[in-house]
Amino acid sequence: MPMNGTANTIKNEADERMPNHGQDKGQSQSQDQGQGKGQSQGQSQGQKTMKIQRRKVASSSHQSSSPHNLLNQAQKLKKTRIHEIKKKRRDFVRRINYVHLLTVVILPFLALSYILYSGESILPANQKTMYFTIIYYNITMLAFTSGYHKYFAHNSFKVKFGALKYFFAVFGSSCGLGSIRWWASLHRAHHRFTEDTERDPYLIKRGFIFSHYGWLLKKPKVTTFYDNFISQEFPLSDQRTDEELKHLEYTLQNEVAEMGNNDHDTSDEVSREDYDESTQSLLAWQQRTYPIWFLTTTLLIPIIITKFLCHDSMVHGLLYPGILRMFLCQQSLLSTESICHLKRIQVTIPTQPFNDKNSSQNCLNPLVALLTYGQSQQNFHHEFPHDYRCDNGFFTYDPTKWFIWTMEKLGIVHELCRTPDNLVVHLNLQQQQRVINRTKSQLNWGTPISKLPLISPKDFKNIIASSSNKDRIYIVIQSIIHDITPFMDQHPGGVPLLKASHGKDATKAFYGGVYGHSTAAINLLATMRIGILNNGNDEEVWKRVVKEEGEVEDESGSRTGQAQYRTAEAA
Ligand code: HEM
Repeated sequence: MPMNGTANTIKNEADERMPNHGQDKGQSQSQDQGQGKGQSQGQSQGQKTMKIQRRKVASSSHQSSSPHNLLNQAQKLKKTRIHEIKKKRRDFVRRINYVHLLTVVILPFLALSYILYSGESILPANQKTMYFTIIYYNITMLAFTSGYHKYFAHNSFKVKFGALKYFFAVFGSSCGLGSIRWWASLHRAHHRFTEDTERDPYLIKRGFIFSHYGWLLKKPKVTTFYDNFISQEFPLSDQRTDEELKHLEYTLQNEVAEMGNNDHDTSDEVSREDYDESTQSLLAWQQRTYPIWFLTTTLLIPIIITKFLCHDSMVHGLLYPGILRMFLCQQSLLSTESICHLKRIQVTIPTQPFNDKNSSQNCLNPLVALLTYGQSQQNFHHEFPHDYRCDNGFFTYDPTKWFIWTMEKLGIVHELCRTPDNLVVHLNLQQQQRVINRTKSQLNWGTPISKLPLISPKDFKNIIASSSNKDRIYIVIQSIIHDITPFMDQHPGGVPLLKASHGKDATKAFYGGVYGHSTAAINLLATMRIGILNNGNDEEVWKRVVKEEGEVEDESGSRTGQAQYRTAEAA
């Protein structure tokens, strides 16, 4: 008995695993009758196969039901599970970026723990150390935002004096966010593949924590893609032959194509005109020596200056202008990719004045502007990444643009990339139009004229004469027949005036002959359309079609909404 029970269970399971079984059987029977022998043979073969499969399942259940086999199976399952867990753990450990774990998590954690433990204040008690920390924060932030970000990642301006590039490279390292080559390539990938799973390194869809911290701490799964991307964006050596470069580009494009369709252009987002030999060797040098510069600018310089210029302790130098300043820089820089990509979070007051097709937001909250060092206008930045500004207004809080502008005035940099205001207004208007069209397309504007049936004057007369329509009121306005019965009793001008126009052309009366109706009344009228009176007035009707459809199209080009007052009979 128990054996039969198990066999039945397995049989049922097999039935469940083959959900079409019952249907197939039925189908085969009915098709036998309706569609001839050929198909019925095919069907019955299918049935045979299923029977064999069922027998197999039943026999395997028979074997597995012995306690010894069951034990074996359970052990195997356990082993596989343990193996999977170990593999996951190994993968997790392998994908941790230990350098960033140290710079972004461990060092700030140790510094904060020390402050809590020793009872030190979170801000330096020594005034000079305080001023130095503020100044050093600004210097290092500017090196990063104008160097790493605007110059190396986006080519927003050109540098006249090579020393400035070295300033960017050395002091930018003090933010602890990796080498220029690594960071700028990933940042370009973020701009090129914003919102695109796997390829956007800071993908906000993976959650706030991931786009803020996770991407730094966990190496991406598709490492070949990023490795190739980095090599393509910033090739390291001139020895690379043309063929090698072509192959690299080909591999990258293939990988992009394999990862799914992509609206973005795969051509270089940023022109690499400026990527000359000296920049190339600078980037290679900075990548090689990054740990030295990180230690020098994050630990050595702050300690020495705090000790000898601020006359404060070395520990305070390490703590305030050193690690805590670095922590603040990191939070400022990382917030632009997390907070400023969060949709509908009230605290940031986000807006998308230029494009709402990706997650980038212009965060209007002054606190977010302060936190992100003026880089909070991400919607602008994503539309005009080459622009050295994060907003086209000069007075919007953005220390980076003021710094670059000042350097231009001093003749240190030139050819600043500025988006013409005209283009900014274009995009802003286009976005407004997009929003208007979207809202419009969600409203009921009545049946579009082009979709109304043509009704001949004779048929119209028959409709009016029909006894089933004796309580209805049909009015023709501008050759469109309207069934205004549902609205009749609400008409502010009263029922008699409407009844007087029943079955007639009331265009003149409606447009001022008796009363000049408001636009609201005209819109309401449109919801009551039932057909076009085929009275030879085609040109006028089609002019209206063209005008209306241009006005009420959504992004997909379709016009939605059904006439609210449209009656069953009319339909
Ligand atoms: C057939 C000929 C029509 C005549 C002679 C007519 C006449 C009038 C008059 C005299 C008023 C003013 C009432 C007052 O302020 O005391 C009025 C108001 C109004 N009528 Fe008509 N009406 C006609 C058809 C329609 C139709 C077909 C609709 C809508 C489907 C409509 C909708 C309105 C609305 C909404 C108002 C309020 C004022 C406004 O929004 O313009 N009428 N009408």
